[in-house]
Amino acid sequence: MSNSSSNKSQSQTKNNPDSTGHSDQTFDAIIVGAGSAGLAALREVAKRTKRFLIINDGAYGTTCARVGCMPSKLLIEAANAYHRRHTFETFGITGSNALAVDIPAVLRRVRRLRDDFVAGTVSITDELGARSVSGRAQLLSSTQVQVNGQTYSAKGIILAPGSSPILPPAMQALGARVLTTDTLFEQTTLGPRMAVIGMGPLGIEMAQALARLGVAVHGYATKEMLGGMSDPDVNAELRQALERDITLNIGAEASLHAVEGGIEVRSGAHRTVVDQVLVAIGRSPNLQGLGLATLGVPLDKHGLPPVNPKSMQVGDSPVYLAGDAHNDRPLLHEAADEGHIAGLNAMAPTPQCFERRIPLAIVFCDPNAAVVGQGFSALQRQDGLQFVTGSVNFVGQGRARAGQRNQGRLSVYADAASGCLLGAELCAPAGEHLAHLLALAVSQKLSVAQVLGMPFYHPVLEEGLRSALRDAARQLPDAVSSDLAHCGPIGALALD
Ligand SMILES: Cc1cc2nc3c(=O)[nH]c(=O)nc-3n(C[C@H](O)[C@H](O)[C@H](O)COP(=O)(O)OP(=O)(O)OC[C@H]3O[C@@H](n4cnc5c(N)ncnc54)[C@H](O)[C@@H]3O)c2cc1C
Ligand SMILES: NC(=O)c1ccc[n+]([C@@H]2O[C@H](COP(=O)([O-])OP(=O)(O)OC[C@H]3O[C@@H](n4cnc5c(N)ncnc54)[C@H](O)[C@@H]3O)[C@@H](O)[C@H]2O)c1
Repeated sequence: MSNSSSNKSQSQTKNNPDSTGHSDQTFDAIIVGAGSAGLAALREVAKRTKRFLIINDGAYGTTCARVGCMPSKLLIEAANAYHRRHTFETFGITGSNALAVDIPAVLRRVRRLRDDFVAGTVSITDELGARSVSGRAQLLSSTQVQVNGQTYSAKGIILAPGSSPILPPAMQALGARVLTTDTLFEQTTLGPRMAVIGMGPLGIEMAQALARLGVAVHGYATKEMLGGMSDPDVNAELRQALERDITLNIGAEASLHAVEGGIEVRSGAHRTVVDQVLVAIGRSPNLQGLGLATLGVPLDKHGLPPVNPKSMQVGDSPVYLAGDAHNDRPLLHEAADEGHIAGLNAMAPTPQCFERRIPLAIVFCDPNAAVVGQGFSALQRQDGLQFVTGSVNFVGQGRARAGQRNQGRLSVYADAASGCLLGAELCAPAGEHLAHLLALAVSQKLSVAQVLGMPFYHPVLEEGLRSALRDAARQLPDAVSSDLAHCGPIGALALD
C-alpha cells in the first residue's frame, strides 16, 4: 500500500489550492498532517466548523496503520504463531518438525491486512473533498500557512507532522538492503541473515519477530538497558528472553560496510556479515522546513519550540503542536490525545489545560515488556522519595507453567510511607494486560493494600501480580492489615 492505496488517495485529494471553495482563503483552523494526531484534531475541529483545511504531505493512512503499530503487530502475530511449535512436544503434540514458514506469504498477509487498516483512515480525508489538500505545508507566521505556492490564513493552526526513522547518510548510502520500518513491510522476502541496529521498542519487536520467522538475527545496542526498561532486574529478564531468539551485541555503536556477499556490521571487536539490515535507532520529528522560526519563540537544539503538554500550545501563539513531532510521548494513544487537545483548543476562545494520562508504554516482544506510571529510574531520580519494590519471577507461577510461558519478572514500586502504587516495570507473560491493570491502579492512586483487596481468580497470570504486590506489602508499614502479605508461603508453587 504505502504505495498503492496511499497514492490513489493522494490523487483523489490532490486539490488545486484555488479549489478549496473559500475565496478569501481564511479558515477557522488549519491542520498540518493527516496522521493519528492530525485526524484526532480534525474530529474536534469538524464538530465545530466547516471552515477548516487539513494538509498532508506524502502518503495518507497514518504512520500507525501504514508502517507502524499495525504492520509490526501483524508480523509479530505470525512469528509467535510459528514459534509456538517449540512447545508442542512438551504438551504431547507431535509432528511440529513438519511445519514450515513461508516468509513471502507472511509478508503478503501483513500487507493485505495493513491495507484494510489504512483504507479506514484514508477514507476520513477522502470524504473531505476540497478541504483536504496534498502538499508540504510551511508556516509563514502564527496565522498563515503556505502549501503548493498558495497562502492560507487561520485563527488556529495545528501542527501534527509526525516523525521519520533516523537513517544516517553512511547507512543509507549502502542502498536497498538497508531497511527502516518504512520499507521493511514492503519486502517480498527477508533474510536469511539480518542485523537489527538499535534495541529500543521497535528494534526489539522486529528483531524477535524476524528471528521467530527463521531469519538469523544479530541485534545491536549501545546501551545495556533495552526497550525502554530502567529496572536492572526486569531488563536482565528481557535480555535473557531476547537472547533465546537473537544474538545480542551490546555496548558499542554499530557501523555498516559493504563487503563481498553482503553488509558487514562492525560493533567494537565484533564483525558479522548479513544480507539485510533493519535500522531502528530512533525517529526524529518532521520539523525541518516547517517554518517554526517564524513564530518568534526560542527553539531548542532539536528545533523544538516550547510546548505546554497540557494544552499543546506553542508559547502564547495560536499554534498547537501534537503527536510524534512533539517527541515527548511518541505513542499512538498519546498522539491521539494530543491531537484531541489541540483540536479543542484551536477552536476555543481561550486554550484550556487538560490532565494527561499516566505514562504507559508496552513493547510487544515475548514476554511483553512494559513501563507503567513512573519507572524505576524516574523514581530513583526523585530527591527525598522513598519507595519499596515488590517483585515476582514468573518461572514458578502456576498458570504460566501450565501454558509453557513461565519466564519473566514483574516489579511494582510503591511509596514507602503511604503504600500508594507509583509505577511498575515488567517483562512478563500477558504483560500487555497486566500493564493495563496496573495502569488503572496507578491512575486511581490505589495503595498496594487496596489492590490486594480485589479478588484474584485462580489459576490466572494475575496471581503473579498479586505475588509482587504481597512482596511490596511485606515491606510497607500497613503489612499486617493488607491481605495475606504477612503470611509465609504455603510451600506449594501452584498455590503461592
Ligand atoms: C514500527 C512502529 C511501530 C509502532 N508501534 C506502536 C505501538 O505498538 N503502539 C503505539 O502506541 N505506538 C506505536 N508506534 C508509534 C505510533 O505509530 C506513533 O506514535 C503515531 O503514529 C504518531 O502519530 P502522528 O500523528 O504524530 O504522526 P503520523 O501518523 O506520522 O502523521 C504525520 C503526517 O504528517 C505529514 N507531514 C509531515 N510534515 C508535513 C508538512 N510539512 N506538511 C504536511 N504534512 C506533513 C506526514 O507525511 C504524515 O502523513 C509505532 C511506530 C513505529 C514506526
Ligand atoms: N510497542 C510500542 O509502543 C512501540 C513500538 C515501536 C516503536 N515505538 C515508538 O517508536 C519510537 C522509535 O522507536 P525506536 O526503537 O526506533 O527508538 P529508540 O530511540 O527508543 O531506540 C533506539 C535505540 O538505538 C540505539 N542506537 C542508536 N544508534 C545505534 C548504533 N549505531 N548502534 C547500536 N545501537 C544504536 C539507541 O541507544 C537506542 O537505545 C519510540 O519512541 C517508541 O515510542 C513504540
